[in-house]
Amino acid sequence: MIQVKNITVAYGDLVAVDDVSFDVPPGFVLAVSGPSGAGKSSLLWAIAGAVDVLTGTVEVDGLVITERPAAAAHGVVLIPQGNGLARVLTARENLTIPLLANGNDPDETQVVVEKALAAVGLAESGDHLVEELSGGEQQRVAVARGIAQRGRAVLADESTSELDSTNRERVLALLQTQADQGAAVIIATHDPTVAEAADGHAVMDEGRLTWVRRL
Ligand SMILES: Nc1ncnc2c1ncn2[C@@H]1O[C@H](COP(=O)(O)OP(=O)(O)OP(=O)(O)O)[C@@H](O)[C@H]1O
Repeated sequence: MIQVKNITVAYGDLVAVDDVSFDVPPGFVLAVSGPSGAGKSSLLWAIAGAVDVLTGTVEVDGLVITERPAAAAHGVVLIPQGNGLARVLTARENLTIPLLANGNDPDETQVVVEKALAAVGLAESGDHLVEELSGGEQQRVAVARGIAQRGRAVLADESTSELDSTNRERVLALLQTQADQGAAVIIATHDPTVAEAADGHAVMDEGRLTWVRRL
């Protein structure tokens, strides 16, 4: 369960997230849309512990989120906009390293990594350096890395923006599967079809959140 209570995120005088509250229960997908600069990424970063909240609290399954390492260890997975991959490592290494760093068993990690790469249609591309892959392929590697972590909260920031319709459907199905397996999922998106497919849909504008379709 993601519980966001009255959070505000500011960069100096600029209020990016303005007194936002909502819950996402396990098993549900919330889409957050809104114009560029509306505060969607800042909202996801706050839930991930990657940016401090000025006021309010974020809680995920009993942990009050205050910093990224503890949130990551607790299973709050962020699939960042612009993918956040290490470009000079292979696709496989980008998936493997965070899992090993979190103390997962190496043999089990290998199985999980290959499964995740196959799930995004990149079973044959594990040995490729990220910088050799197309933008859409990199985006799929980032999704694979996110789902391989089997988080209790999955925050996908524009994770379908560079994908063709087949791969968009594939990624949406994978995020839905994360929810079906008990994760609370939030997708920030500009794509109306992604928003329509989600269980709930909220819009951000100048940091304020309003509901199109409540969870
Ligand atoms: N690190 C930062 N320092 C200062 N201002 C920032 C920072 N990150 C974001 N902002 C500003 O905060 C506001 C919200 O940005 P944010 O990236 O959260 O919006 P967004 O809705 O995700 O936009 P987009 O759809 O373009 O990704 C914008 O005005 C942006 O310029």
